[in-house]
Amino acid sequence: MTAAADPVKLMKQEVGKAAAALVKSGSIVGLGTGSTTAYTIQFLGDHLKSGELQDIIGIPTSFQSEVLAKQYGVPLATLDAIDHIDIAIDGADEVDPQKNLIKGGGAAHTREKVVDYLAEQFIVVVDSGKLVERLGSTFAVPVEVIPMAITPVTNAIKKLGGKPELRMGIKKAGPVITDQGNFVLDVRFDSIEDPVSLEKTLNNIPGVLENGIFVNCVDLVLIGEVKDGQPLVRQL
Ligand SMILES: O=C(CO)[C@H](O)[C@H](O)COP(=O)(O)O
Repeated sequence: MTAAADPVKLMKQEVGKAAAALVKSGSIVGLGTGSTTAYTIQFLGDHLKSGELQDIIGIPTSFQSEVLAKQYGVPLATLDAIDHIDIAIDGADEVDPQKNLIKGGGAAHTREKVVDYLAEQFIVVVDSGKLVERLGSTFAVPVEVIPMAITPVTNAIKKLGGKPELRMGIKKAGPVITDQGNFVLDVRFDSIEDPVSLEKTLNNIPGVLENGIFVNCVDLVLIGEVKDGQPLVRQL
């Protein structure tokens, strides 16, 4: 595989590779969503082809990871067919010093939360630009909402002090539709002081399926950096 051109791609490729190297033969692996885990899936496929890795089963967290796994030859199963997940590898949009996350930039946070929380080991792969002192500093909290409830949920979130915005498609007219057929509200908060309680509060609004705050679930964060043009991986 040739090196990625720009520094962010280089960091993503390097952490994607480092995470793939942690997967052992015979493992059931949660396959995250996004441009960083796309590299992990690609490297897993390469390792299977070269024979350095054998008998892994991937559990996709989105249509994106399912398509990539098929493309790179990573065998797949659904949650009905397995009784545990050994390791999940997923990206994030923000990571705080306590390893809490905001996820859902790819609107996949609901399936990601199911798979990542089930895993015995949950590894997050990010470039260094994703590190923040406090969640919500750079990224809105994605909230998946069933379409018929979009107005009452929007109003309830405003009452909590959030500024919700319906996520719109880029190459699609109208709102983004998730893999479950729902809408996404991107909610800005002035300051998220207690992510544990905000995660629960948002999920308690009727009509909310899941939000993108992930707390107390991450075992290891692999952070990609570039120093003097060279990619490095450090751990949190
Ligand atoms: O949560 C996610 C998708 O719902 C992604 O993991 C997150 O958006 C990070 O993506 P990328 O690796 O492309 O920066």
